[in-house]
Amino acid sequence: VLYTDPSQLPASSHYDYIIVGSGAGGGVLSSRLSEISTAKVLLIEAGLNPAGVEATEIPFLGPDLIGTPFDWNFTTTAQAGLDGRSIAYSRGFALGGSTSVNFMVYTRGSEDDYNRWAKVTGDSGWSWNSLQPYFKKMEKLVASADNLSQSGKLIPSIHGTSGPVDVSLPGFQLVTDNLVIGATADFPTQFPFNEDMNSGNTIGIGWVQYTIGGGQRASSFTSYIQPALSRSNLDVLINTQVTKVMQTGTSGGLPVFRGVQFGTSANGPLYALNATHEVILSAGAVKTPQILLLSGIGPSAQLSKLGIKTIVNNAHVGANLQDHPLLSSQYSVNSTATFDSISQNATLAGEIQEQWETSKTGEFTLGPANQLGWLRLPKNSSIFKSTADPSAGPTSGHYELIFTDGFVSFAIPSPSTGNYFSLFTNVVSPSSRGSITLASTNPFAAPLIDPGLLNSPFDIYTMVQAIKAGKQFMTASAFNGFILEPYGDFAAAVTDAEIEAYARTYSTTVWHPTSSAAMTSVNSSGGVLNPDLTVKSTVGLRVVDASAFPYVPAAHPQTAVYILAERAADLIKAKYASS
Ligand SMILES: Cc1cc2nc3c(=O)[nH]c(=O)nc-3n(C[C@H](O)[C@H](O)[C@H](O)COP(=O)(O)OP(=O)(O)OC[C@H]3O[C@@H](n4cnc5c(N)ncnc54)[C@H](O)[C@@H]3O)c2cc1C
Repeated sequence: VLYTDPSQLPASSHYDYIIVGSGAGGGVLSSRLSEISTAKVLLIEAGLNPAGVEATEIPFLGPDLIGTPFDWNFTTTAQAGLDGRSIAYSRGFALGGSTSVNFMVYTRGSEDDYNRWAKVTGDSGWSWNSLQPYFKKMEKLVASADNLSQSGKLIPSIHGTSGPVDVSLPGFQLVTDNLVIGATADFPTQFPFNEDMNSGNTIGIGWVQYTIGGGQRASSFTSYIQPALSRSNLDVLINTQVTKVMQTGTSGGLPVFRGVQFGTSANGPLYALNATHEVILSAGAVKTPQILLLSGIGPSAQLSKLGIKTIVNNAHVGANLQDHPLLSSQYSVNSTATFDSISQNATLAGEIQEQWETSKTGEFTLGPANQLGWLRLPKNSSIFKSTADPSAGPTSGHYELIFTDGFVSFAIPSPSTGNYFSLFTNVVSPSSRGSITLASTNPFAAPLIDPGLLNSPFDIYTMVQAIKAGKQFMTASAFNGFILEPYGDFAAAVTDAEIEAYARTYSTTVWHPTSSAAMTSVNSSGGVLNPDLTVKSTVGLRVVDASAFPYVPAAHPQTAVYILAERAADLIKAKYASS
């Protein structure tokens, strides 16, 4: 049953599992746990119902959701690495969480990313090989909207074919497709072609796979929650925020947290419910640590300053936040067929939207880029004299290049005329660490969000090298006659110092916060979670979302959250199998 206000919950409600947040993590859990017909599951989501909202369905319009009511509309603290700028920090405010608003890029990450998780948690279940069944279980590889041949663009045998999440190649061919793929032939060593970056080895440039099927966004809402809504043992409550988890007793000397408190506004009534088995936080890397802190689980010094009684003193709650800094740079191009022609012409955009509405084909089936790549700094790079390599290993990139057939920037407005090509450079194995801390005791107010963007010598070095590498890639003969000249301040950024200043002025984020309640090994005094995602020194409480990652993968992270949650569902099912 879908409830839109806590007052609608039947007075006799009791639940075995209460899940907080319905994004990539919580969406999977609500579906998988309600597969147990005897288990009663409640999913509580702060945000809105996206059903029938075209902007959440049309892939091309995804970026338009930033800054709307489907966005939490957070802002970061002043970022030292960005010349002191605070930037907008988007998170999905809807059933499906950020998967209802994200850019749908489907990347698993590398073999080394997961093997590092296994190593630091001491749990081989998190290794690349052990997780293979879950990669297949979540995915359904489908044809792209234009039935593009998959041959040479991905390796079908490594993909799942019967899971809930549709995955496909881009659904409309662009002039730039052959140019970008052609350019890899000019630089086979530095920028090799990678037939499928989801094979475990991400390195190289290739075709983007998307969580899109039938020309429409596949989110945790459409893939997991919506199909499970008809189950009588699943209740979903939207427009409602969990304000804290509550201690319900002690067991073996540890506090039991099986209670949740929730409401719809700071001044409105608060409600409370207890779960028989577990409360599971899936509120994402920003809100999960905030809820833990508000509940008295965190650094006692921070909590006592705000008058919150510490129940579990853990210095690591909200620490270790990681994110990927993003910069986009543009070139003007000798073409009138880029995305700019759509964004600058409302009549054309209307026609393309109509095509999508009638046949789910055309440019509106596209995500933001048809090609991207993951690349490593040369082994002899000067930075490695002073900094240990923060990447997970040779199959993980240090930086990412993304190629877009039009002007896309999250730092400067798009020009009203002209045609462009955007080159994105992202630092994907950052060494910088940020934090989530409480700004106040008001659960309806945002916490302080410091993603630490470009805040280490390694991260700014890597961003500068990525821009230089991207510029070199754009000199490939394939681009001759297409690329005209660099646009705006990008044109004047030539020396390393100028490129660094340019990067600090214009970089933002790829919205990949993770690791703010990280799992570590059972005996480690660091971290927040055990390898089975239970909160250390508590009973009845787990975290299943991007906060749990020990390290951000060198990838767009939605797939890693889906996988984490698929395994978590099995761990939870196994634990309560006998009860
Ligand atoms: C603009 C944007 C673009 C992105 N593009 C991509 C991409 O192309 N590819 C990719 O792989 N990843 C992308 N990501 C990242 C990806 O979507 C996230 O990493 C992933 O969704 C995280 O899953 P999660 O479950 O940790 O959190 P989320 O998906 O953010 O879900 C958390 C949920 O918890 C809810 N919640 C929070 N607090 C409370 C509370 N107190 N009570 C109740 N509910 C609460 C939120 O409303 C939300 O629904 C993007 C993200 C954004 C914002």
